Amino acid sequence: MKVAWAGSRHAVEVADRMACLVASDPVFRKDTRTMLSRKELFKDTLKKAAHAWKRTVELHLTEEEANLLRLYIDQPGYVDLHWVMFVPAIKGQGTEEQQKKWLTMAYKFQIIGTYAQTELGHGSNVQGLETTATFDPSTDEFIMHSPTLTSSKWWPGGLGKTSTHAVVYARLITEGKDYGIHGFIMQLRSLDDHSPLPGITIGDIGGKFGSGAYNSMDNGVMRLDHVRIPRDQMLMRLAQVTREGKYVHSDVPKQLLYGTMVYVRQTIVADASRALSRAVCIAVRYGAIRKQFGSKAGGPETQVLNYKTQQSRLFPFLASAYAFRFVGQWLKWLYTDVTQKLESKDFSTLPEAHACTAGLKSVTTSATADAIEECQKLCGGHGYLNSSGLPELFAVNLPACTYEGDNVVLLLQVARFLMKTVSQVASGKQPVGTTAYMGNIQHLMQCKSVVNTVEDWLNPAAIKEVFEARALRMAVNCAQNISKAPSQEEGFSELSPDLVEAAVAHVQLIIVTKFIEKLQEDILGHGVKEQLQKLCGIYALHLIHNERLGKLYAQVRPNAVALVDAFDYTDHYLGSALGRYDGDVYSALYKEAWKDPLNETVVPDGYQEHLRPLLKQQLKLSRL
Ligand SMILES: CCCCCCC/C=C/C(=O)SCCNC(=O)CCNC(=O)[C@H](O)C(C)(C)COP(=O)(O)OP(=O)(O)OC[C@H]1O[C@@H](n2cnc3c(N)ncnc32)[C@H](O)[C@@H]1OP(=O)(O)O
Ligand SMILES: Cc1cc2nc3c(=O)[nH]c(=O)nc-3n(C[C@H](O)[C@H](O)[C@H](O)COP(=O)(O)OP(=O)(O)OC[C@H]3O[C@@H](n4cnc5c(N)ncnc54)[C@H](O)[C@@H]3O)c2cc1C
Repeated sequence: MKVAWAGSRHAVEVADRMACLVASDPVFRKDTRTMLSRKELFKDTLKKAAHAWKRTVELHLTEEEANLLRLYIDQPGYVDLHWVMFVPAIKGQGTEEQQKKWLTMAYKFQIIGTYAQTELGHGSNVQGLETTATFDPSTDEFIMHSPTLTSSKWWPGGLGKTSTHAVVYARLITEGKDYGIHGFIMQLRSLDDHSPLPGITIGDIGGKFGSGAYNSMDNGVMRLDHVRIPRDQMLMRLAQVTREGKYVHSDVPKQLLYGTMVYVRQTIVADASRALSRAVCIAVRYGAIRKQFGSKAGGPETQVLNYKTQQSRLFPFLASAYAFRFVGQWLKWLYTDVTQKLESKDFSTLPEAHACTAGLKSVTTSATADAIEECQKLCGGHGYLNSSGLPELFAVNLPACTYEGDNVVLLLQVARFLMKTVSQVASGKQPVGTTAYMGNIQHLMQCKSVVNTVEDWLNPAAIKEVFEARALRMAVNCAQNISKAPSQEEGFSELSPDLVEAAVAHVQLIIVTKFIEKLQEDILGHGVKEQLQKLCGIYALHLIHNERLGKLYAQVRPNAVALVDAFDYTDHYLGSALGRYDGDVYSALYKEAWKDPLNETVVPDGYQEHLRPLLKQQLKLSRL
């Protein structure tokens, strides 16, 4: 099962090696992280990042190994933005010459970069950004400026205190005309003493949700006051400004400007499956250790994992973790395929790639955030302790519903793609890829489900048809209702809640389909495929019909702990007293409690000033 989860034997081996490297290095300790002040936490993040880079160089780690090392360190920081957004933005939007210049420095960490798109006033609406980049032909420079308070860059990770450079998104103005949003490379801080360059006001935006968690990241604010940069720092793969100030657009779709977001959304699906699997791992392992109540006859107490209610709340998450993992692996393939096509100037699959990455990012992160919260409840009181690992896991993953595109905004993008496809089908065009099922419209609009029993849900063809019919009918229904509205735009707006539901149904169909396709591969190991079939059935059925699942849960229960062990997480990475591999939960909880700074002294700080006088006064009063 570890191989099925990881994707290959090689993937298991390399992940194990990197996870152990992190777990055995004292610099990467994280068990007291939630007790650090914001400043201490930030410094700890800088220390870990520098140490990780040192180890990467010393051990000559490959890109794959270095990425895993960063993942297992498990502490959000500037390096994430540098590698996941700054570098890809230059790769995707820079010319060959620009890539050579900037990536050479970025790969060696001679510069640290971030992705500065969002502003105080606009995040979702990228076309509404206000920062300006005005070309001055007299000096061959762009003047970068924040004309209003709301145009302050706001949120970019690593911007607050760390980044030396950024890809800044701004409205390009030349020859008096506004050509809309483009990307520019800007140096922000001196490479000698790290002070902000003239005209740049920069800082951290303040503490965020939860203790520890995303507070390790210095999300930043930045205002620009007529800062000049050379013309060749405009990222010029998609469009150029000539020496004379002429705007020239390349023969590539302008949506490629959003390419970095497509790339990151794809990686976020993999992050979501990992976060969900960690929460499930903790809740399942702990559920096998935790006992409450016994038989009336005084028999042994029951493992809480044996309660049917516990299973019906938890096993859909276990199934979802596997489902998201497999769809994430497929999405990575899709992204690679689209990138290759783009390189040979075939842009035909771009809309589908956008819809798939946006939709899957949205559905998997929302489900993950909800599931982590529920896993806390599934662990009872102990799940609420920081030492369970769940509060931090929740706080770190919650913003994934917002960053890289608010989940509802992204689902509306999927809906727009679906409405276009429905109208193309109506005019006789054959849909392809993830919308190919819409071509079967006659049948899917009227067919009746052949699913009657739990066993039917193990029949892939039956499952697929149910999901296809559901998604298609919801999409067609929306399209018909939109066509009755006074205008397309009004109809879309009025029906937006239904459109979001139709988009979710389409995305769930993709997830189910990719799970089924996974089951058609050669899967080694005794009983592995059978367990995965059951999980696939649970994933599909829990979305449609919750009541028939009991039988399947009973078949998964004997292997539940093994199924989470297959995630192959070290105790260090899981970071949970409740989810320990050895099950020694209670001594771990007890030991963790003593690490809290409140326990550094037996009598707490504040006793002399506030508690003692109060108690003494009460005592005096009672004696009167
Ligand atoms: C280890 C992991 C670390 C992760 C760290 C995460 C740190 C976080 C970073 C960030 O959050 S960076 C900022 C991210 N910001 C966003 O995601 C903003 C979301 N908004 C948008 O993407 C866009 O504004 C929009 C909502 C898609 C709207 O775009 P626009 O105003 O241009 O309008 P439309 O008319 O809707 O679209 C026009 C046209 O373009 C197509 N399209 C839109 N996006 C893409 C895309 N990414 N790729 C390809 N095509 C795209 C869209 O479908 C329309 O097509 P047509 O219908 O006209 O054919
Ligand atoms: C932890 C974190 C890290 C981030 N890192 C970065 C970074 O590194 N770089 C960067 O540039 N940005 C970053 N961001 C910003 C992030 O990309 C934006 O917050 C995100 O795109 C959402 O935009 P918004 O905040 O403007 O939300 P808003 O658009 O203001 O959303 C508010 C509400 O309005 C709703 N809404 C908005 N538009 C519509 C619509 N058309 N139809 C229906 N409902 C709508 C949304 O669903 C939401 O409920 C980060 C954000 C967070 C939280």
